[in-house]
Amino acid sequence: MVTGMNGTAVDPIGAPERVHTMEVRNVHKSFGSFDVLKGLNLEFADNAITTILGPSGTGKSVLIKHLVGLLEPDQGEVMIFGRDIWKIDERERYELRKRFGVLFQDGALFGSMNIFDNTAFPLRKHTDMGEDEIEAIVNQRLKEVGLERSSYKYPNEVSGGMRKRAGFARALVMNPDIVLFDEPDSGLDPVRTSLLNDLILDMHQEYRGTYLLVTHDIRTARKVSDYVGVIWKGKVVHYGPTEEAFNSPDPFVRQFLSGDSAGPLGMD
Ligand SMILES: Nc1ncnc2c1ncn2[C@@H]1O[C@H](COP(=O)(O)OP(=O)(O)OP(=O)(O)O)[C@@H](O)[C@H]1O
Repeated sequence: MVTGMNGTAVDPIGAPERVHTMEVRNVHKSFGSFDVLKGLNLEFADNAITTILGPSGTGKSVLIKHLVGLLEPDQGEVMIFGRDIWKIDERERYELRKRFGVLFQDGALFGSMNIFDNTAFPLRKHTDMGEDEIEAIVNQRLKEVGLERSSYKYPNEVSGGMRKRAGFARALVMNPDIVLFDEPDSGLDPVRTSLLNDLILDMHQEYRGTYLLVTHDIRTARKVSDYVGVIWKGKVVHYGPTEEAFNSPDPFVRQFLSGDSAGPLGMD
């Protein structure tokens, strides 16, 4: 496959081929003798919210790290906007990373900066915007996540839910095309989880983009996702529209999405 001038893939006879925003092809990854990803394939739906579910230790966070270019696959391809991120040079990879917003589990805020400066950080680092422009954007984002009156506070002075919202504001501040969430609901009570889910839906509605959430919360998956992927033993065992996933006849998918103890998944 070759890439046309506008980045659209073109097949050898000239017909444009569909390029996904984000795709992984036959990705393998081992740590020592431990095989984590064993030929993972996923074409993420563009401009949609996909949730990835799967048992603990099955490689969901490892997948996120591959997508954002923090881990290199042993084999296979990570395609972002139709380009294999390990076949481009470091400078291009760096440019591609700017099109991502990532919300890590604990918000990954800098403890030495207040919420305003944490949110402003990507703009100050990656753009040549003046402080007035930065202030306007950051204030807008903090308002959207309900933190406009806490912008002067430091991460250790606010609740876990507020840290997540601040992390979300920071993830969105560069208008990313892709937003990755690694367990956004971890450590939140059910009401805060539900409010955060509403916020994710509202922000996606407003700004669009290809969103990927990794979660253990089945209710979150049902509420926010357009598509659900289920990973087990390093492979995708199901990927499709949310309702289809929840009606899957596959015994593992059924067990996992219903949280049932009976089924192929045990404690091992
Ligand atoms: N850098 C690393 N070095 C060695 N092993 C690693 C590394 N990163 C991840 N692993 C291992 O890979 C496996 C998958 O880890 P990962 O964090 O992706 O799981 P997960 O599906 O996100 O789990 P959870 O749902 O519990 O967060 C785990 O057994 C983990 O210990």
